[in-house]
Amino acid sequence: MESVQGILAALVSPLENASGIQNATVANSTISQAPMAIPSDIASLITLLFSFSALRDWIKLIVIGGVLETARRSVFSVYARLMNSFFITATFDEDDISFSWMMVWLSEHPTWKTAREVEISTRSLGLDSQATLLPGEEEDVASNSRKLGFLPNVSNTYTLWYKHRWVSVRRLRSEQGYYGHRQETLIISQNSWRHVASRPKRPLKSIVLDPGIKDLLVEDAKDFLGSKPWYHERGIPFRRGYLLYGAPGSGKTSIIHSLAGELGLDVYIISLSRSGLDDSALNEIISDLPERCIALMEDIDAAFHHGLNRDSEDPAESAPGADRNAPPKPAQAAPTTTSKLSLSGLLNALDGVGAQEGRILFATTNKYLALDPALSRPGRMDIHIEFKLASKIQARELYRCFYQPSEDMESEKYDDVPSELLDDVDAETSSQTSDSSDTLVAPSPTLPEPKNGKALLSMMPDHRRRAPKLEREQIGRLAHAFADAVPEREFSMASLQGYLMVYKTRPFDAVKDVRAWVEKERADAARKAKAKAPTPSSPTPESEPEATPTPEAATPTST
Ligand SMILES: Nc1ncnc2c1ncn2[C@@H]1O[C@H](COP(=O)(O)OP(=O)(O)OP(=O)(O)O)[C@@H](O)[C@H]1O
Repeated sequence: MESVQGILAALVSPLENASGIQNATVANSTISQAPMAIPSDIASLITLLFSFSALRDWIKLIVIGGVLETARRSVFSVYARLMNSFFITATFDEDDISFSWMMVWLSEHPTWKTAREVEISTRSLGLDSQATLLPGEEEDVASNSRKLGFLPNVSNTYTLWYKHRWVSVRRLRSEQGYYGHRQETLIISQNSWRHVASRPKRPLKSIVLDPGIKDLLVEDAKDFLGSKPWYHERGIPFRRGYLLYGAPGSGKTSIIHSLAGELGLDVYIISLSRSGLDDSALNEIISDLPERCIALMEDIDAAFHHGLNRDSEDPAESAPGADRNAPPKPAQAAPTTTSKLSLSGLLNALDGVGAQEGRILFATTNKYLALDPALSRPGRMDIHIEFKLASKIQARELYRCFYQPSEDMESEKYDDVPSELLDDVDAETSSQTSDSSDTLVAPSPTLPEPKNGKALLSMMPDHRRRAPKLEREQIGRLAHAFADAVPEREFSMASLQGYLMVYKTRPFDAVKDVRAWVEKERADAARKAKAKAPTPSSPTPESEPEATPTPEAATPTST
């Protein structure tokens, strides 16, 4: 009872202290007539409250407001229904590639040139967009230094006239979290897939591998994609894994992208060394993979061996004959990893229910022996293929690829063929001698030490010049001469490609200078090795036998 009195006192006292009008009202109310009469039940309390004239006004206001709000909502809902019956609405999520397509399309629409509020963007949107150019920007196109595009501003609604129809465009960016992070940022951090780039299909023939490797990969992948019923009938998970290992710059990544183009599949790159990637996040992104795709895990060892850099690898590790059961070397025994990803997390992600049916997994590594056998076992990595340093055959075919005139490419006829060079090449190929001291082409040091800017410039390929047009037989002879000067399994294809790039339009010089280049590369490698060699005082790790380069072609190992 005392508490009811307290409540009433609290209700009454502000009214008593209010304006004069209120005071007058209160003075005429039942309370003022009987200030000491305390109601004893709820009914009398409600009667008491309704006796305030101000309360009656509030209630009127609430009712009127409610009616108005209901009317407003009804009008909007009718309007929305009406609009929906005339308009078709499509929503594009930023984490879907169609979002990028739409943005490229919008950036090219003329509406933005006259719009009063636009977003200026230099984003390529991962596609080859011809973004709208600003006045004066045309002159900049040759250098391709900058492309500005107009895009619809966030939160504004625009109306475009497109193919005899009005199109309404609205970009929304929601803010999330305490610090108002934009949604895009948040989605990326939630490990959803993001379209990074579209690249033109690389022809398979531009990748030069040892005989049999390309055919094996293409045939096996095609056969896999066409055998879904076979897998289902036998209860085998419909997945295929390929492990490509070996020397850096030998074409592992290139063949995967090219194969994807050949099979018409998208490549989903999973970066295991990304900071913050943990078991559950990996599981999530793997379950988000579409049904038919290529998932690519590059440097699969990196997630567990951050402490090792590539240079620290002993080449013996990648050698096919190396002992996989040998005890790990000190650097491997104590990996200084900061990854939150565990091996069991990775294995679960690869095998789990989320691991999509029909997906092809490619993993690459330069440290084959550092991989846990559980990771590379059949069922996870069904086919293991070693990529070695360039063979003479590869060097020859790479040269041929470089200077082979493409059918539709306009090339200048090279009239000024140094005949003595071709004579030498002829002599060499006909004599079939392997004696490299018999200098087929005099090594001339045309690759100067880059002492100054001019020297460096002279080493750069001139992309504006055209390569001379050579006959196929000419190219064949030059390619033989080039390959003869390149030692077997000593240089990567990437470094040979780098060398030929310097001679992009000078096929004769490329042959003439290659021996000098080989000597220079060897000298550089020896200098680096000497610099890295442990001093006599420091403890010498137990020496590993040198990996013997095997003469045969890279061996695809089906497991
Ligand atoms: N076998 C090859 N045929 C043609 N080009 C090659 C070959 N190998 C490498 N290249 C060229 O060298 C570059 C690097 O190749 P790629 O990235 O495929 O090598 P990788 O083996 O994946 O190297 P890493 O192990 O360092 O990732 C590419 O530009 C590619 O064109």
